[in-house]
Amino acid sequence: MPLDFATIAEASDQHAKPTYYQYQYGTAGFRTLGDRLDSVLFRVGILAALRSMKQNSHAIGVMITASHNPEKDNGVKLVDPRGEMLEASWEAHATTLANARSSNELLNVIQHIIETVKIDTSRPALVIYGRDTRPSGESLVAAFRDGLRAVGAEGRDAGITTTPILHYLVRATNSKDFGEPTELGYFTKMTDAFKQLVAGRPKIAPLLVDCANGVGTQAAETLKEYLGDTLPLILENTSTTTPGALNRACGADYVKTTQQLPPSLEGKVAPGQRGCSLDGDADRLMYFYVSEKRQFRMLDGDKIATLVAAFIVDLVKLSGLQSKIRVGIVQTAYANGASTKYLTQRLPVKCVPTGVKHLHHAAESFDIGVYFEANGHGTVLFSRNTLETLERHEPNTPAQQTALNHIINLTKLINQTVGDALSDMLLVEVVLAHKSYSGVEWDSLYTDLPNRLVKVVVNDRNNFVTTDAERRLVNPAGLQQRIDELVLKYDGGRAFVRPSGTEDVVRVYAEANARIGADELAYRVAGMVYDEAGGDSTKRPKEFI
Ligand SMILES: CC(=O)N[C@H]1[C@@H](OP(=O)(O)O)O[C@H](CO)[C@@H](O)[C@@H]1O
Ligand SMILES: [Mg+2]
Repeated sequence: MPLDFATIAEASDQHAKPTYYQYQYGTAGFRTLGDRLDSVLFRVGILAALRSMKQNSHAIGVMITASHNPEKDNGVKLVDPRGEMLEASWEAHATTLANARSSNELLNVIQHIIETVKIDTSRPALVIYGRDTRPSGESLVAAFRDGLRAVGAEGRDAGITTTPILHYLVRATNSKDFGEPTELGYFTKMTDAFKQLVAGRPKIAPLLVDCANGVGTQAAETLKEYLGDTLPLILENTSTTTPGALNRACGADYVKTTQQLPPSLEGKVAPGQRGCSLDGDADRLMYFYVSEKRQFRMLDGDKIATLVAAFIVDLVKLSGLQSKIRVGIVQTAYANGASTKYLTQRLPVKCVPTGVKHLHHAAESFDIGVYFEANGHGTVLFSRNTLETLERHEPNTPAQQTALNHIINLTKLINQTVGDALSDMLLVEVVLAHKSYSGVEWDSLYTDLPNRLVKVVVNDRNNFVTTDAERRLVNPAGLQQRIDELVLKYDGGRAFVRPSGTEDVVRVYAEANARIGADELAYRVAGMVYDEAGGDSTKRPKEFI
């Protein structure tokens, strides 16, 4: 049935766009204060339906979350039929749709999208949606459902769930051989593979999991039941109903940005014990341990990528497939220089702009592509060819057969649709179990260069334009040259400046061989950026040099 524009207009009047806000579909979808998003959610309902019609009525996903942001924020992002992020060309449609000022303008935008993209609106549409634990989620879901209803699309409610589970459900609904399209299917696929991968290994010591007081709590509780004794989990920060607790002084983003143990875990991690933190929608993962000297040691996305890639390379060799399968790594400029150096000596490494969609895309060019952002968001992709190679391979020895079985189980353990904290956590545990590593041995693969990330508030971050995978500035003119000159003064120094895609700030990253150098370099560059952008000298942050 073609769209009924009168019905859409009537429903849209119930979800009017506030006059003053401009929305943008960016790296993390739409994200802002939860109480500004009603009209956006209504319209995303319409957009997701159009996307499904365009994609031959395959299921599209919609996840309502603001991930690691404070609890009062919320957001929404679309998931494409193969469980991947929304195709880039549709991000502009999403933005235009969200900013239509009136119901009338909205109808025009919808009409325009239908014509330019050539959508057959008589096709049925199917949308699978879920949300995290944020209090604003419930009313946003209601607005979203109104959008679906206005265009006659079918909605399937995945309830309160994690981002990676939603991605899994979308993919499994569309590709029948991927797995059962239910939460049960997700947990069974992952834990069956895990159990096979650790069978016969010594008992694994309990792992502490910081659930960020978010939606990862319930997923981790279910996982804990499925795993039983194979991997005992100790769940912490599980207060999903305490107002304001979500992501507050806990979770993966807190650990990465402060480089500290969440205060709530103080005294709970014994020396030598390992733990990990999820973020607010359970797609990021940070590991850590406390050393014998009671020092907190962080094992971030770069350390995870290194550990996992080395393991996979070994298995590929052991299975006799090294001439057929090429393993590569994808990082961003935020990867610690020590990790890049370590990895480039062993594997092909690519550097791409920030944002998982860039990493995911680049990883697809390898037979097995390992990608992680330093902040712990990442996964491993096995190309279609690789999957066929694995299936066809006839091992010559029992050792080759075992290695092959391990790789095949890894393809099931790893959530290849998107970074998944729980799947990544099991992956890390498999490698540690196989290598008999504790956090200490893992950590010693290379030593992180001290680094500092600083935010600079500027009038217009769009004045900062980058090139070379965001490692160099082309605008403001002359600034990059001054940064280059400064960097030379620091032993092992590296620094870069880029506008954030998710916050109204410019980010400065610096690293150097010495802690004091990394900090000084970061604050000097931050000062340069602030002054260059014409920042008010009376409000200049005092740490900027
Ligand atoms: C330095 C940093 O961690 N940046 C994050 C952050 O992007 P920005 O564009 O830097 O705001 O949010 C993105 C979405 O979650 C994530 O992909 C990225 O890694
Ligand atoms: Mg997240």
